Amino acid sequence: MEPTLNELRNSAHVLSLPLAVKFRGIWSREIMLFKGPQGWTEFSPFVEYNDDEAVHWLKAAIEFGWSAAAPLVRDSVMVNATIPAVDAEHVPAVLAHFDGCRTAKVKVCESGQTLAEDIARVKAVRAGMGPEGRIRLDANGGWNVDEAEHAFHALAEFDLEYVEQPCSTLDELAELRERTHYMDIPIAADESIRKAQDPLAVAQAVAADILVLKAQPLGGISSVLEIAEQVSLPVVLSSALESSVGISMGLHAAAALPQLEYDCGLGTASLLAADVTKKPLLAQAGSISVQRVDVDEEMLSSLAAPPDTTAWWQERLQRCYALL
Ligand SMILES: O=C(O)CCC(=O)c1ccccc1C(=O)O
Ligand SMILES: [Mg+2]
Repeated sequence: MEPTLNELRNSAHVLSLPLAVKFRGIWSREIMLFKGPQGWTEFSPFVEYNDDEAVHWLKAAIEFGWSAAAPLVRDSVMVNATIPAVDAEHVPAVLAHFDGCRTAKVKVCESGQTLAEDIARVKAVRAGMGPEGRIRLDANGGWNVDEAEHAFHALAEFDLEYVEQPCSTLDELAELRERTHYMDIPIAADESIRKAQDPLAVAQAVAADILVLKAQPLGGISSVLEIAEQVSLPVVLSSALESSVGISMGLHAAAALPQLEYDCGLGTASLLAADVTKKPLLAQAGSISVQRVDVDEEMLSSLAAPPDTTAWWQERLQRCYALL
């Protein structure tokens, strides 16, 4: 049975989690948690997202808290280190947060930064990972086709596993893919799927080689599984910078996927300076075991958001619930 709005409102906790490293320009992550019959679940669309987008995240939160889990085909998931757009000199300290990860995803093309800074950061990650490490990049759609092509040439020497969302539109991705085909650097789509009306359009446009799927933005584990089933491309399950509760949802999605050949972007609890549980879901020897999260009552109160923030989230919840 799905929860009523009142049930959600009454079990909701709004928290502000400090980050250990600046990510997407923010130093703290606002989230809402609920406790459902299946356990704790998370609703955490970024604050700038509108209700039409946020409603998918609410659908996902309700499914994970109130519906039985999909059958799992693995009990642990290999994860990548996530390196925000930090200065190259800080790379070793960030890498040290991720125990035993053989793969690192490096953010590039951050606004206000230069390609030279990206090159220095990726070089530092290659130095830290050694020749056998797998390095993927994420440009969050920031390059135009010429800039992306130029960046591919400048960064290819670091041996890239793939580049996530180098440009923003499907047409741009398809053109870049054609231009750089000879370089053998696969292109992954993230925002093109997460923000699309029709996630399957990406595969139809032949715009990407790999799909990045995120449980909350795509409306939950069952929609992730449906999309993965309908496309013939490999998928990577990734987080949306969530608390360990949201990571747990992502782990359950990843563990239910029949095929999983790439390491998943679910190691991001390591980027938080405070989490909601005494047993945070952090990479150990490069992987995380699939589990639900027990939220710590004391942490709920010590991380509670200020009253005006809480009121804003309660109103957001009410508006999104009306859109379900
Ligand atoms: O994929 C990862 O390594 C971590 C997740 C991540 O990068 C992310 C987290 C929050 C919002 C956007 C993104 C992104 O992939 O662009
Ligand atoms: Mg991405």
